[in-house]
Amino acid sequence: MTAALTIHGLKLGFYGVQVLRGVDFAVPQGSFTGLIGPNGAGKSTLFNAVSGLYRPQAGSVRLGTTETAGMPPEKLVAAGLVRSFQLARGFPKLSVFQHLMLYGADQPGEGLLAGLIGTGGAKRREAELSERAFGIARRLKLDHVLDNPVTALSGGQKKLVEIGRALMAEPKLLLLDEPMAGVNPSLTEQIAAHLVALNRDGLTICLIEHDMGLIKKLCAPVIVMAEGKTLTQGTFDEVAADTRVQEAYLGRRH
Ligand SMILES: Nc1ncnc2c1ncn2[C@@H]1O[C@H](COP(=O)(O)OP(=O)(O)OP(=O)(O)O)[C@@H](O)[C@H]1O
Repeated sequence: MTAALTIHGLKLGFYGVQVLRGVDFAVPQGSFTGLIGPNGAGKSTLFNAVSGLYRPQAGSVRLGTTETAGMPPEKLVAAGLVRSFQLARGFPKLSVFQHLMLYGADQPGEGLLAGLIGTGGAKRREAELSERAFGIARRLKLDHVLDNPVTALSGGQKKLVEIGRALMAEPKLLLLDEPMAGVNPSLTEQIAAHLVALNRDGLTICLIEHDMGLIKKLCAPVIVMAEGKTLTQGTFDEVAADTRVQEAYLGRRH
């Protein structure tokens, strides 16, 4: 199967402490891949390195067949790799619609000057973005709260806006870091259903999640990281049965 993302020998450290010590795995095209591992295994750091926030110190990251290690985030977004961020990093006073528009407009090729001058091209682009924002809002059932400030949303709706914001960039590969964390079980089900539908429509997803029930239900393959390395991978049942995985979660040395 072709890989949407291939990571090989990826290394990254901070202040002399090695956090990623040679990560190797692939995210198959069209898959809903799960990335699990005990606290501090390096999962979020890996996402940061893959999405261009941190520059890897060694190793290779390929998006399809293109080498992208060290590429800046905006180039990666243009190439189709998008990771979601918590709304706290954004602008809490903006409405849901403004949020979606802002992150769509963030895409490369969208010159600030053109936006300010209001050229015909910029207006057309804005109309396209607004159409896309409405479509995404409808899809995620956020259309009735489009004018609300994001601060007035429920926890689950905020999570959906985070996903919607990422979708504005029209990703091919979406990296999600615990998108259901802190959300009640019924909203978790709803978010999961949206993600499954997006995946069915062709979006490749790589999900970091601590809830093993969700990983089992949603993800194949499941990649396990421990201590900055890939420990193993397979179906959920395969990795769950692996004594090395059980030991890593229990905090034993292997
Ligand atoms: N910017 C940074 N500076 C220094 N250390 C960092 C930085 N970012 C991450 N680390 C360290 O890297 C290690 C791995 O953290 P990371 O958040 O990637 O783990 P994780 O597997 O996502 O854990 P969790 O499941 O608990 O979120 C931790 O020890 C963390 O303190």
